[in-house]
Amino acid sequence: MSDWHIGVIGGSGLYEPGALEDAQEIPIESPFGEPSGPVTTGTISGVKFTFIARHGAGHMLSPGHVNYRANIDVLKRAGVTDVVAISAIGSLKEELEPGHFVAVDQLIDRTAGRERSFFGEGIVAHVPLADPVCARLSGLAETAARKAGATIHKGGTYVAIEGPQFSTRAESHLYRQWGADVIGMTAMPEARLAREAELPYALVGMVTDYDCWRDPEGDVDVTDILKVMGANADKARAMLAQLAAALPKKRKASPIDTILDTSIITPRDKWSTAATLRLDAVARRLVNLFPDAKE
Ligand SMILES: CSC[C@H]1O[C@H](OP(=O)(O)O)[C@H](O)[C@@H]1O
Ligand SMILES: Nc1ncnc2[nH]cnc12
Repeated sequence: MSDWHIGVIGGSGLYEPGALEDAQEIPIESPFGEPSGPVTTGTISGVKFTFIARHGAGHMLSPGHVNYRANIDVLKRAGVTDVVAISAIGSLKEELEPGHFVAVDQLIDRTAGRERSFFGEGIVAHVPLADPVCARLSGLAETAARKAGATIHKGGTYVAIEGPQFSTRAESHLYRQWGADVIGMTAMPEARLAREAELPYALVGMVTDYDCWRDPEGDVDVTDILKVMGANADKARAMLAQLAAALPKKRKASPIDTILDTSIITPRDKWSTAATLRLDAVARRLVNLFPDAKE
């Protein structure tokens, strides 16, 4: 068995993980509340995968109502080492055509009012986020997507809007002027939280539309998005199979695996018990709940 364990967050149109061997739902509770839905674990080509649908089965949660903290926390509890997020995205560039994939590498956060940190009450941490996506994992996902037959663009800046409404035309033009390549509603705070949980994160976006900057006749709507996603969901699942087959057997450590070592500012002896208990998965490496206990 490989020592990689890939957590997959399925976005709009991807509510099932596809063919996992020995698939089973695992009951996991989180101190951060209810995750979006059942957590399914299984294997592909000897690699462990754990899947959660971001908006829940039946797409019952809008982007502002997803409990991103609970989703990342349960993936961490399941033992995931790395997270591959899959999302429907709007294109802000002519060459990023509906049906294409984008291995997103940068993020602009325009969301508001979402819980964006595991830390802050009793233990304070400031993790670096200059490169919110793990280049190694993103590169592996990109190669896998190509092998699965997708046209995938390497790199792209994703602007995360609060939604749930799509953007105004003025906003869409503004994001293009900022240099953003694609638009969505969910990558933040998901990427922030993955970093805090010491989980390398990659985001594979599937372009579904040209938002509303390009052609007033073709402004984005949900029906079109679902049509494109329907045609692409199988490719996304095939990408996961290719990823499993291509992962090196031994997972080399990533600097993200230990990022909290240099990010927590509150001295250990000041950590509140409540915060320590809540962070028993996210900061598992550092939380010794019973330091005085004898074997
Ligand atoms: C269904 S259209 C808008 C919806 O789709 C994207 O979701 P996800 O990133 O989970 O695939 C977008 O961010 C919006 O939430
Ligand atoms: N145009 C768009 N804006 C925001 N989120 C999206 N998800 C898919 N297309 C989108």
